[in-house]
Amino acid sequence: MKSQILKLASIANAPTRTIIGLMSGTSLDGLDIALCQFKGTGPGTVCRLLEFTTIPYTDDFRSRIKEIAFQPLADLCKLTVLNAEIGTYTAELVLQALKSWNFPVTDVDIIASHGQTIFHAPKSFHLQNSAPNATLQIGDADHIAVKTGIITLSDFRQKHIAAGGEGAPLVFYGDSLLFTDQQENRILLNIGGISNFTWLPSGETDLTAFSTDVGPGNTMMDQYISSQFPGKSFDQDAIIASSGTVNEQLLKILMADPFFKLGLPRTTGPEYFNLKYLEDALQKCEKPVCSPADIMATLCAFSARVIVQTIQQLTGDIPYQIYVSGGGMHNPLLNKMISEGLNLNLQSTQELGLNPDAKEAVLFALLANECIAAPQQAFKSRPGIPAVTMGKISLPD
Ligand SMILES: Nc1ncnc2c1ncn2[C@@H]1O[C@H](COP(=O)(O)OP(=O)(O)OP(=O)(O)O)[C@@H](O)[C@H]1O
Ligand SMILES: CC(=O)N[C@H]1[C@@H]2OC[C@@H](O2)[C@@H](O)[C@@H]1O[C@H](C)C(=O)O
Repeated sequence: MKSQILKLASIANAPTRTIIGLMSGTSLDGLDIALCQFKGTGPGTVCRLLEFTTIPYTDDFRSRIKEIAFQPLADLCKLTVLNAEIGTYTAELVLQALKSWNFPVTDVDIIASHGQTIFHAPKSFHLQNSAPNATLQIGDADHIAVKTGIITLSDFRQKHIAAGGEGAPLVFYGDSLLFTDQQENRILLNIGGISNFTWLPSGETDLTAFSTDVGPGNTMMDQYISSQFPGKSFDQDAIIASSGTVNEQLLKILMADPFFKLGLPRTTGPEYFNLKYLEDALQKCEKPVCSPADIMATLCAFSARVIVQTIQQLTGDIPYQIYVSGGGMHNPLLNKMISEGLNLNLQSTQELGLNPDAKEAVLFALLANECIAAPQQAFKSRPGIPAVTMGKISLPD
């Protein structure tokens, strides 16, 4: 025990740290594994991505997570088993990745594991005034620490909530430390299952930086495709959506939800944006709509339109550059719709030196770097963005 605490102290005091960031998002496509080297902390952070891979989940594993994730009712035995199983499986995947990179396990200082979000229930979702914002990520990190022998930080979102946030988006902390620019106003847009962005006004302005969820990214398209085309988990290269026509009436109904009137920042998840949301909208349509391809085209336009609308409401006439990351950037139709809507070329975070597929995993590694090594808090507390370190520490023995 004491030796692990002393080890942690020496990692905290070392000039550099090797940290593995792990992210498995709402799309349930697999585990993102980013091997990073950090020098410094706070605004002086220098992060080098040494290796990155996504190890896809097997169909069986994904469907077992889907049985409980984002469901209003779930089997508690399955939840309990998955909590341990995801932890164990995560450790195996980390060891597998390190082996494939020929990188010694003993050279890794810390693992930062996001875990699997099972349910996200901010007050705006659960509507119980006296209860706090709430969120649940599973994949217990004691299993990761014991199986890999590496000190592991996990469960980052609870402290955010305890200190006044909604538990998301956490990308704000890393985005603002790594990507704030003195001259350029920036939007860092991530299109995962849920889309979110960080607004980073340049050092020259007195505008306020923050991150917010926007609404659905890929999640409704993915859910609809899986329901209509067994065996498909997403619409590769938007082939199906591109063969359909956007139904403007359905789109208008999808857009008319009170969620889009909440102030920024706000958070959400597939608990809200799901097939039931689509069915409810279809029922409100006067003429029953449309072919599956038309529905896919409309869902794609829905994701694009809420992104465009939210960014335009925020930026108004202020000039900015947009840097995209997340799986949705590989969807050509979605990108075209966003780019046309904003009348801007979308750049990727690669332009800023970070692999866009690795970004979220890297940013959890950065949260661990701050938690372990920052001599002082790099942020000022603001509503929705508490100034706290995040991550619980699991020791290997
Ligand atoms: N070639 C492609 N064509 C169309 N869509 C794609 C393509 N590649 C990836 N996607 C979409 O990206 C999704 C995966 O995105 P990503 O891994 O960023 O999600 P996530 O990290 O789980 O989400 P979140 O950030 O909400 O937690 C896929 O499920 C799919 O919808
Ligand atoms: C509760 C939860 O897991 N939220 C995720 C999800 O995926 C995207 C969006 O919804 C974002 O709020 C968050 O992840 C990113 C990494 C974040 O916290 O910044």
